Amino acid sequence: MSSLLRRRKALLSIYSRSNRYANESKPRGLTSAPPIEVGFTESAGRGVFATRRIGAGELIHTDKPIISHPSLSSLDSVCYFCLKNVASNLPFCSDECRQQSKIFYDTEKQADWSRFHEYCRTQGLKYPLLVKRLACTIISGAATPETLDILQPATLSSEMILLMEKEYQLLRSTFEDAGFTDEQIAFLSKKWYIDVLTRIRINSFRIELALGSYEDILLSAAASVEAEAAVGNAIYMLPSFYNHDCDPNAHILWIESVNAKLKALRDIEAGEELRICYIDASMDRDARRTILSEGFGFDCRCARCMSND
Ligand SMILES: C[S@@+](CC[C@H](N)C(=O)[O-])C[C@H]1O[C@@H](n2cnc3c(N)ncnc32)[C@H](O)[C@@H]1O
Repeated sequence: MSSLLRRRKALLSIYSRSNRYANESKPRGLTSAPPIEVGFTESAGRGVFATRRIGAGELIHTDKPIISHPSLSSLDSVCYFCLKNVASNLPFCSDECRQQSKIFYDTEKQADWSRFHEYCRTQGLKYPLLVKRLACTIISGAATPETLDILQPATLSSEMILLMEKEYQLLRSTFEDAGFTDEQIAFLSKKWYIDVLTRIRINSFRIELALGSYEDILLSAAASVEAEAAVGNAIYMLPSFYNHDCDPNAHILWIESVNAKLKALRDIEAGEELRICYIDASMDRDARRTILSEGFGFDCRCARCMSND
């Protein structure tokens, strides 16, 4: 098999894996496989391409997260599994969420997370919470330590890696203090922790729920820019392959829960790459490029930046 065919096959298998999650939450009206495939771009690594013409406003696909976690300030107000707003102090919004959370919650509740949470709260850290949840899911046997390996890693400076030492030690000692055996947490090395965090850093989404239950795309886009508090963070498989554009043709949004919806912002032709905007596109060119470079680690090569807009 030629290397090109092998690469193509590997990319298609990424798509099918993600599609499995997408199909579980297939909305009414979306009856066939999503009209997209993962392939290689000329200058931004892998990307997502349309396999047929997609109309403006069309729901391209939905996706459930691989891992999600509420922000610490939302712990009492959102479901610990799906991040839906909850009126009471109960951790879950429904029996279904309680059942689905068993893959991490039964492990998590065996330990005392107060010191770990307090450290994340005082340092303003959100990504270690996702690593905590992934670690619990691995210990319960519902995920493997390699779960995120397929995602692109960020390049971290040695200073950033040094700063991770304390959070890593706290995570490990929380499991040790709760009596988890060396065998159960054998995967939890410092190298694993850093490898996972470099991927979470570049691929995680800040979840801002659009207000109201209707799905007007422009209102949802505005709500997502204006919303003050993120209810949590999440990592998805297929949405991680969408590249950034300062003039995007697609949009990711969340209505009521962490389950993501990818929608077309305008008509997209078959073969065209689908791109979302990682930041606030209304900023000027210098501000956008600084955030993308410092926060995401890349120099944006989208058409808008290249034309100095
Ligand atoms: C979330 S990933 C997107 C998928 C990624 N291309 C891959 O192969 O897995 C983000 C990374 O894609 C690349 N990227 C995304 N948008 C880009 C853009 N507009 N210009 C240059 N590189 C981009 C950068 O390397 C960035 O760190």
